[in-house]
Amino acid sequence: MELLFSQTREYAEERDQRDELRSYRREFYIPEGVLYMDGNSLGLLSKRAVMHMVEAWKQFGIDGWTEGDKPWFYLAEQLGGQMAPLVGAKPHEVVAAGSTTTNLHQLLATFYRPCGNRTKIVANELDFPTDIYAIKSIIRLKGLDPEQNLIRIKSEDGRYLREEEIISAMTEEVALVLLPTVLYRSGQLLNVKQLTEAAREKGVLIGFDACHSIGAVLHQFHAWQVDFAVWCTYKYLNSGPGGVAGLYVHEKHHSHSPGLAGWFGSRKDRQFDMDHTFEPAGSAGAYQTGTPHILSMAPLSGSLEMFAEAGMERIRKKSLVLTEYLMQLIRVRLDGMGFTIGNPVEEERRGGHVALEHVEAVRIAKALKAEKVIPDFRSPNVIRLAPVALYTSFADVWDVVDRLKRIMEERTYERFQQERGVVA
Ligand SMILES: Cc1ncc(COP(=O)(O)O)c(C=O)c1O
Ligand SMILES: Nc1c(O)cccc1C(=O)C[C@H](N)C(=O)O
Repeated sequence: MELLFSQTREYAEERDQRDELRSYRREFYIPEGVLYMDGNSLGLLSKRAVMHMVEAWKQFGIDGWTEGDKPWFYLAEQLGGQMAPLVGAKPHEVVAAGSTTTNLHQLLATFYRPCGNRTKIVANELDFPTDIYAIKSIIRLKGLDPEQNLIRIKSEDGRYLREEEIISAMTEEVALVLLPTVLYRSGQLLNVKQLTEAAREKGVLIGFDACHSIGAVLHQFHAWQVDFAVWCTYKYLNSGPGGVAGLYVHEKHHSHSPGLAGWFGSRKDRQFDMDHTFEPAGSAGAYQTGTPHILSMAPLSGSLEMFAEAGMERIRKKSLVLTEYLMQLIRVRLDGMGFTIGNPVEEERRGGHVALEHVEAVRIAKALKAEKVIPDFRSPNVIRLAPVALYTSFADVWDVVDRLKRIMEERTYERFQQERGVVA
């Protein structure tokens, strides 16, 4: 095995000294003594701008909609513009709105237009459940049967999907393809460009759930002509639990009326005309529905400033180095302890987290928590570990593997019950 990194803790500390993003760690509230490796589920709170919207509410009351340095009336579009570089979109193609699930419903209602023989939606059997629930609902709402019209691409090994297989499912019966950019369990990064090109050639619309790539992997949605995408912002973008989500719609579709119309999707200058004829905004803003969740946008606003400063290229580069380092330490220091790396190892197929498989995963995850390491567990056998570019250090990664080694050597995981928690 070729070793890219030295094995000592001193080496980790030295890498931290050389890390050009190291100053951002101080910008986050990291619980004392904790090794937080769950930024792929819930990112940490950042210190910037957290109280901003509350202050504006205190100071301006209703006038906060138009006063202050971040008037609420334009905030969803402003945050959209700040998220656009993270997915390679134009500013007016992105807006902060709703939740991933409500945005999925919105964009499925907009883009799923079964016609003649083209009635099917392609998804996959490894999908996050909410995506499948949303797809089945829209198929039913169109008066069709999900059993007949939802194609779930199979995975040979329960970890990964093959792009060729997805592409060959894009037949003339398919109206729409909805895929994750990065699979939530194995962390496989799909080839978004290749899939989008294939969909375009075959006359099929394609959308992505980018929950597990936003803020960790840079995309080029506009240039690749991805039709639409959704994502949450509480993972790598640190917006907090239930923080407002994001959506992207390619500008070529901006003339489509939203499937679910609401007054905040109106042209801004006409919204307060209060007319009963809806005039959608000529931007991704049209796919908003009701009043934006202003207070839950405050942490996002602060966090996105850091993304702009640090830049997605540097963030992705550091994330790849950290996951590579973590995988190497696992291979070398946990050798013979029953672990399998269940994520793709190639950089172009790897997302932001490492999926560590073990038959005792559920108990090991609990033992890690008792040792102040925060991973998460995904049934049946995966421990997900996400070293996050903005706040995880090389020393953290070293310490995580060190604690894991001790847990295995001392078999402390045997003290825990073999069942997952209610929120795993
Ligand atoms: C791929 C994916 N889609 C959707 C969601 C959740 O959607 P929502 O934020 O609407 O709960 C998650 C995580 O919870 C996810 O991992
Ligand atoms: N959205 C979550 C929640 O409301 C509670 C606990 C965890 C989550 C998550 O984000 C889970 C996550 N999307 C996953 O990949 O499993």
